[in-house]
Amino acid sequence: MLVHTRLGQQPCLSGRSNTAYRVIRCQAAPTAPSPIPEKSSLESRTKEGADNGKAFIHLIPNNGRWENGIPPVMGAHLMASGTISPISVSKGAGVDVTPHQFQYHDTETEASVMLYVTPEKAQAGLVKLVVEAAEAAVKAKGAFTLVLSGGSLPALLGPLATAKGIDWSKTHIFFVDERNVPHSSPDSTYKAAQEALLSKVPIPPAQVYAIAEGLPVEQAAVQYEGRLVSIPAAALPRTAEGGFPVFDLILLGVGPDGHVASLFPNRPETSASKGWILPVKNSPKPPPERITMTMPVINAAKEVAIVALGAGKCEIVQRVLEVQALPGALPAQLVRPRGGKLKWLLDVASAEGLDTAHWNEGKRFPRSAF
Ligand SMILES: O=C(O)[C@H](O)[C@@H](O)[C@H](O)[C@H](O)COP(=O)(O)O
Repeated sequence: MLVHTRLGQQPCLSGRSNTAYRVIRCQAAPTAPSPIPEKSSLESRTKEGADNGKAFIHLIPNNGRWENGIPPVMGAHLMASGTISPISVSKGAGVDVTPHQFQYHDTETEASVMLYVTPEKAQAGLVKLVVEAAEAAVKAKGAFTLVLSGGSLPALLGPLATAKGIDWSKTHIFFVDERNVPHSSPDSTYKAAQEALLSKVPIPPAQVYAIAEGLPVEQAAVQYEGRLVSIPAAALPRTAEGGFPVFDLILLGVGPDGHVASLFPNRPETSASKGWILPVKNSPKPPPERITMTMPVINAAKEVAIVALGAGKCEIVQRVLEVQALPGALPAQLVRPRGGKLKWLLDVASAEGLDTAHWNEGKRFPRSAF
């Protein structure tokens, strides 16, 4: 019989799933707002700001930290995989507890959820985010390092080709993960990015860091890491702790199992605390062989945006943002740039499952319906 652990009395891991959120309504739109789709159940939706493509709700979670120490019992939650997470028993708050496989670092992450009325307006918001990051980076250090994901993300980048404010001569493009396939393959993220954007802008080819072709995946990972390591710190600073590369902006997607990049639930690569680039074999998402940046590299970034649009993302967005899960069950919950910014870009369809009215009840637990 499954024991339903009632941890509701004490706020335990407040990771984003159990964090008390504050809903901050954005400024009213200068123009008359278009009608908000009635079907939305988001109580905190406002009439202002929805019309001109601005995000009209910012949900700012408190920092993710264990509020009262590690709870003695965790688990029995519905996980992205659809199974109930195992129950883990530790010695409890304040006692030296065997660290969980994934350490939630105790740090501030400035996180927000940007909610747009339509995918088109979310795309415009993404373009604005990239332009702002590019302008700030070039002003600060004369270079802009942008990291791309695969999947549906590259197709959203087309409008950057005509956006004002990006100095392509100072821009460097990387891939947070990449399939170990030829650049000509329809599965290649490099190919998708070339077709959607890079072939349309004057970026020096040497500043687009594609993976080497035709190597065994382990060698492809080593080779890619070697290329990154050789970039001077002036363009790609390193963190004081761990010496990880600090990219200016990393754009992620999220898979139905909560994976980001090629870091999948309960896989060793996802909990790696060393190294910049790892090989991935037998990926749950085809194609099977990939390379991926590690979570410490993602969390070293100045800014990370997770773009999740459309009804197909509704369930995983709700689980990542509202369901407490065992550390590591949902890699997207591990994305917490240390001292950096995290933004979720959602549209009405992908945010439909959120129940923001309860986000202020920091003690409400478990969030999962289980
Ligand atoms: O190469 C990849 O497959 C991606 O990097 C992967 O992490 C992707 O971002 C997610 O699977 C979401 O993909 P969609 O946006 O297409 O659903």
